[in-house]
Amino acid sequence: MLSIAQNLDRQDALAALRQQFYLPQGTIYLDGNSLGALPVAAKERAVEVVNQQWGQDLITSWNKHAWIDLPLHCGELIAPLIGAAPGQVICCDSISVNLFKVLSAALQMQKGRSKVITTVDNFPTDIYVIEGLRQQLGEVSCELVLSEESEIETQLDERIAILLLTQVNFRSGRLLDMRRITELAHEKGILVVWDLAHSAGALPVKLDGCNADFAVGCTYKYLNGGPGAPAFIYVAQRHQGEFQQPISGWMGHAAPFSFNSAYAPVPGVKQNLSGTPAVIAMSVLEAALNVWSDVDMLRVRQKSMAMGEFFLECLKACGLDDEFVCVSPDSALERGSQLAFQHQHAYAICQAWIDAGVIADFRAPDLLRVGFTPLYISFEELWQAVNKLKLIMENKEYLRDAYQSIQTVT
Ligand SMILES: Cc1ncc(COP(=O)(O)O)c(C=O)c1O
Ligand SMILES: Nc1c(O)cccc1C(=O)C[C@H](N)C(=O)O
Repeated sequence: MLSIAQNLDRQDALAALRQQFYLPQGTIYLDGNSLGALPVAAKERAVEVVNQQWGQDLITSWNKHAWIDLPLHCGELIAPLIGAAPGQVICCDSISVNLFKVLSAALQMQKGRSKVITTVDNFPTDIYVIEGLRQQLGEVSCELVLSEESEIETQLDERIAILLLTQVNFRSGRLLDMRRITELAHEKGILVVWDLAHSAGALPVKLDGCNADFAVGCTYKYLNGGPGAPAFIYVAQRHQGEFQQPISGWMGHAAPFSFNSAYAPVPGVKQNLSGTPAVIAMSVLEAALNVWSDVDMLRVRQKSMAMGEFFLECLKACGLDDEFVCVSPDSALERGSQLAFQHQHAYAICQAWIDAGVIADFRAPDLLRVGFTPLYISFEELWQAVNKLKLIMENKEYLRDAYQSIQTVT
C-alpha cells in the first residue's frame, strides 16, 4: 500500500498546494472538515491587518484598506466555488444567524404556507433555528416538520413553504442530489435553502445551475478561514427584489452613513449585512480564499473521492474493515469528503489516535469521523494514519482510563 500511496502522491496535481499551509510536524490532520488548516497567507494577513491596518492606519483603513468592501469582496471570492454568478453571495455572521435571516425572509415570501421541513439528522443548529422561529412567530406561521433523510422526497407537497437541507450530512457524509431535489421541490412551489457547511471547498457546487433559491455555508472548514470565520449567504438574483431579511441593521441600509432613522434596505444581496463586519476575521478569510484562485474544483473532487476509496482500502489491508463499520454511502459519488465509522469505543479510539499524532473526530454517540482535505493531505499520510490505528487496536490502547471520559468540544 505504501508504494501505491507514494505513486498516487506523485501523480497528484494538487500536491504543491500543501506548501501554502502550516501543518504541525508529526501530525496527520484528518479533521479539516471541522476546522481547516492555517494557510501561510492567512497568518501573514493577520499580522498585517493588526499591526499595520489597525495599529497604524486606524480608522482610515475602512477606505484605505477597503475594509468596508470585505463582505461583498469575500462573497465574490466564494461565489465561483459554489457555482454562483456575481452579485448573489455575501460574507457575514454565522450559519445559524444567516439561517434565521433566510428562513424568515423565505417564509414571508410563501404567503399561505407555514411548514418548514428538514431532516431529523440535520446538524442541530438548522433544526434549532426553525424551532426558534416557530416559537417567535407561532405555529400558524411557522411549523417544523422533521423527515428521515431517505424519505424527504416523498414528503414534499403543496403545504410546505420551505425545504431546508444540508447537502452533505455532517455525520454520514451522504451527498444529496441538489439538482433533482430542488426541481422536485419547485414543482410543489417550495423554496429550498441549502446548507453548504460540508460542501463549500469540498466538491463542485452548482447553485445557479441547480436553480437553487437560497444557501448558507461556513468558511472555517474546507475554505480554511480560521476558527469562527464569517459565514456566507446566497440569495438567487431572481428573489432579491422580494427578499427582505429581518435583522435590518444599518450596514444593510442603502446609505448607512446618512444616519437616516428610516430604514431603506440596500438593493441586492448586500441587504444581508446587519452590523459591522468582523474585519480582522474577514481579512484573514480573504487571504485564505485567495489560495483557491487557481484551484480546479473538479480536481479537488477527484482527489477527495480517491482519498476516501484509498482510506477504505487501507483499512481492509490492515484487517480493520470488519471492526470499523462504515456508515457512509458505499459509492464515492454519493459522499462528500469524509467517512464515518461506527465503533462502540469510537470516542476512546479517537483520543488514542490523536495521541498517536492523527487528528480525526468523534461524533456522539459512536462515530469516528475522518475528513479528507485535498489541498493539504497526502495519500501516504492516509496509509500512515491507518497503520497507527492498527497499532492502537492491536495493543488495545484505547482501553486506557485516560481515554474514557468524554470532553465536550470536537
Ligand atoms: C451542517 C452544519 N450547519 C451549521 C453548522 C454551524 O454553523 P455556525 O456555527 O456557523 O452557525 C455546522 C457546524 O458547525 C454544520 O456542520
Ligand atoms: N464550528 C465548530 C466549533 O466552533 C467547535 C467545534 C466544532 C465545530 C464544527 O464545525 C462542528 C462541525 N460543523 C461538524 O460537522 O460536526
